[in-house]
Amino acid sequence: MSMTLHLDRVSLRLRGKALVEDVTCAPRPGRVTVILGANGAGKSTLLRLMAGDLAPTAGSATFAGLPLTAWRPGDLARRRAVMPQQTRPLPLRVAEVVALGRAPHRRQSSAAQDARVVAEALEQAEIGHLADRVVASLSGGERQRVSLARALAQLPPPAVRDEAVLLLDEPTAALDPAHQHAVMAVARRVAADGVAVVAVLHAMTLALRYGDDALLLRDGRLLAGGSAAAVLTEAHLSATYRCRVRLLADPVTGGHVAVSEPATAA
Ligand SMILES: Nc1ncnc2c1ncn2[C@@H]1O[C@H](COP(=O)(O)OP(=O)(O)OP(=O)(O)O)[C@@H](O)[C@H]1O
Repeated sequence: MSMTLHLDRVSLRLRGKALVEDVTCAPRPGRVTVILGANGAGKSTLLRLMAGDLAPTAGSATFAGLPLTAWRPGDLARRRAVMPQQTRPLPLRVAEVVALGRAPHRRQSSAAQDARVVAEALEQAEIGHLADRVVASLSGGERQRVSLARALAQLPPPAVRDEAVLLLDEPTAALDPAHQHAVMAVARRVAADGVAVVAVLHAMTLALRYGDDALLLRDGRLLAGGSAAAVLTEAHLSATYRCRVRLLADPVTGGHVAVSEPATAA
């Protein structure tokens, strides 16, 4: 059986309020799936349902055919890594935090292997120079890259990457332009290894440039889902954000940049 994540008509209702309603999707291995939506649209909730951190109140969320809630936590942690939106800084050094990503692999992996994976994750997240710093002393963007490196360190070895899922909640939110591209390039490389990568993004232009597939959420519902080219249109994006979005051809990349207009008074 292929190791894919599958959400089938998933809803999450809390005290009568639907945070996510009737969403069906299956992020594909080897691709970057971007999730876009306005504040409060349910993006983080959907990501947590994909992670198995939340159980749906209706529908089913399965990984490799088994409900996420039925997975043994350790088995799941070796196959799906999550970079949360914000984390409280632990009283640890950067390299120690990244090494926490190795915890689920401890029995299968040697200390030397762990050290190699941690070093590589530090390098990918461009935080090698911060390895000995205490996390609480870092800037917001630096901390965000530590969180990315920890999730990267948690991924399984390359030979079985096509059985893995990487879930990123606004991985570029606190980053400068160069680091936004660097992080999305990491997402692409990880996907090229066969991982199903899912990223919640607010930056439409990054989604257009780096997304293979896209999910648009509005009021907890899927407004559109499928290939990024088909989903990330002016009409869909304008409806998603309830403001006018225009896509401008970028002669340099051959792609598009997104521009939004302020809502005008009626
Ligand atoms: N525990 C909770 N109880 C009640 N409402 C909640 C709870 N958690 C989230 N919500 C609400 O559910 C909605 C969806 O939240 P979610 O964090 O998924 O949105 P989001 O799309 O990620 O937003 P943002 O872009 O602001 O990060 C919001 O209106 C939020 O206030």
